[in-house]
Amino acid sequence: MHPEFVCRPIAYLRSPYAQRIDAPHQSTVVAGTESGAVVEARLEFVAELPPQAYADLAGFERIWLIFAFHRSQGWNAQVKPPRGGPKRGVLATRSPHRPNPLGLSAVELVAVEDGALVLRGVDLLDGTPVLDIKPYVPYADAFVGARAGWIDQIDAAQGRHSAPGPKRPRRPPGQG
Ligand SMILES: C[S@@+](CC[C@H](N)C(=O)[O-])C[C@H]1O[C@@H](n2cnc3c(N)ncnc32)[C@H](O)[C@@H]1O
Repeated sequence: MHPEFVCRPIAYLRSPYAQRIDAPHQSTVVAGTESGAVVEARLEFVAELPPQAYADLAGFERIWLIFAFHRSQGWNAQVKPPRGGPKRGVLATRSPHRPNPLGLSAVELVAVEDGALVLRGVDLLDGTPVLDIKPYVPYADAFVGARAGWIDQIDAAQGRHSAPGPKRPRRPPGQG
């Protein structure tokens, strides 16, 4: 028997996305509203969490949210990605239907308030339970130009880049 790990939410997200169809596919590809307004969300900490726990987050441009896909039920070993192509192993996708329903999003931190964070660039449904937060630290977390397996292959076939922002050219072999 494998051990179970119990996680309790430290915060709940209040986002404008009520239904799965409303939410963006990734936090980095969030469009504005039809009126051009920027979409903001509020992450409200549970009352039991001491404010000292989220002190010092101000100044970080982005944070990682580790959360539960609380509206997902069940999972399959292979899933059909929304970008097309054949089914892929679930662990090689960002599908919300996973063996453990855990999600990971790097979102923009707009403000730290008493009991809450104001965020932009969320791809999470309203009411999503957040299990942990970590600061996004570019030197540790960013690997611009890293290979992206089957996603690179589809991008090459369709002549597009999934990754937002400028793609840095890969260093030639032997240059670090
Ligand atoms: C493709 S997943 C990516 C989420 C995260 N960035 C990741 O990689 O783990 C994003 C989609 O998950 C769905 N979703 C978001 N929050 C959810 C929740 N709490 N429960 C179930 N599905 C959710 C929405 O349909 C959204 O478009």
